[in-house]
Amino acid sequence: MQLTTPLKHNSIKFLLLGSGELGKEVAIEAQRLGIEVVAVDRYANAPAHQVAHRSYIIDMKDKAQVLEVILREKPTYILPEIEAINIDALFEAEKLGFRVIPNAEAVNKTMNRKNIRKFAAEELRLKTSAYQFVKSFAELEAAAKELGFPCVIKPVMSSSGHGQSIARSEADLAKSWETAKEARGDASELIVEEFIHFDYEITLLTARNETGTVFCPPIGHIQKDGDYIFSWQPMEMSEVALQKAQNIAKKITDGLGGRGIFGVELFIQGDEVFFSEVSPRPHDTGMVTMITQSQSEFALHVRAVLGLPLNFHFYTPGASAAYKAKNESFAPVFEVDESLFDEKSFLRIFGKPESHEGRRMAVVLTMNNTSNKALQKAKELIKKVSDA
Ligand SMILES: Nc1ncnc2c1ncn2[C@@H]1O[C@H](COP(=O)(O)OP(=O)(O)OP(=O)(O)O)[C@@H](O)[C@H]1O
Ligand SMILES: NCC(=O)N[C@@H]1O[C@H](COP(=O)([O-])[O-])[C@@H](O)[C@H]1O
Ligand SMILES: [Mg+2]
Repeated sequence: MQLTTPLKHNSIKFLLLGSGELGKEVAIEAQRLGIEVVAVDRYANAPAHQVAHRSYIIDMKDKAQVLEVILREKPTYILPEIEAINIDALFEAEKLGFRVIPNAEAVNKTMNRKNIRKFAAEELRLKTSAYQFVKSFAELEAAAKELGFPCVIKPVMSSSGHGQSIARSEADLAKSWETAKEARGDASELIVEEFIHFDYEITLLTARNETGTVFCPPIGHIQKDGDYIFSWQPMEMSEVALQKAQNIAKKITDGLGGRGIFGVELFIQGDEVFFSEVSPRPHDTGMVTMITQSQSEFALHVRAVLGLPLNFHFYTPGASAAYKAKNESFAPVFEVDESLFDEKSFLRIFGKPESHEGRRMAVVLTMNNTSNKALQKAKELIKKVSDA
């Protein structure tokens, strides 16, 4: 296919491994530059499938299936969009000369909490919560006693809070052990973390390529059951804490290397900054940049992947509120109050073909002259959405 783009990217092809709400925005930004987009996910009609040139439905944990699509499509860049991807397929693709974003080893390290925690705390010497890895209930009991209560228990492979719990006393451990089994990824090993009584937590979006590294203004967020519900930008923080946060983000992203945007998750307590984890791709809390920045995290990701300059303008403080389905439904229908369509807000419905209770289906974005006002508005507006 010959594309009629004025840019030089008409022979560039992106293969998205994962096609949710974040991939959908990456696909749109890539297509705006005339790039061909192929979107892959585990189910039909995923959000990015709906805006891609072509789509595939495969088991992304199956090495042969992932490699088959790569060899058939021969993409210029492979962009992992979720954590649960067969890592051997990515290593193999790299060996064959394909470019994985940011690189297969970075994906390998970040998809597993054990790898990234050891890399950050033990190799890079970044400050983190105290932690232990356990494989049996007896080990969990011993680790929790040593780290103290409350402690946070997570499968080494999981995301969006799946399988995660907080044990407040020894009596909670049996339930935490059961909860961990719900993980989407690998629940055979768990991380037990000291609970950090942070003042607030942020995502520091950090984009890097050969042209340099840029940080987006810090994004504050609120999580419920390990999954984000509200985010706002900028999060007001002390100069000292911001400097420490940027230093940590620079170290971890340089350590992982490659091109792309990273969501560096940090806990802040006074002027102390703890590294928590990092996504080597756009971050859910960063959806707020669709309203606050001239180049959203998705546009920056695309620019980073292409080796383009990473400049952007911060337009305005803003906030986002995630809409989670209340019902299980095929082709869900949303009831929306008209007051949501004011001049300073947007509703983005992802287009997931099915809903189930708690599944993130849409996001409300608002702008205002302070983050706090934008957040209050987002909290108000999200109540005006419901699903049938
Ligand atoms: N050690 C800790 N102390 C205090 N709170 C924690 C700790 N670990 C995690 N949390 C809370 O739980 C949230 C989710 O944890 P984490 O980011 O590790 O999991 P996740 O499932 O990968 O989430 P996501 O994929 O959505 O980023 C954090 O953002 C934080 O609010
Ligand atoms: N915290 C990671 C995250 O937000 N990932 C986003 O959620 C999608 C999965 O949604 P689903 O579980 O509803 O299919 C992923 O594809 C990605 O866009
Ligand atoms: Mg997280």
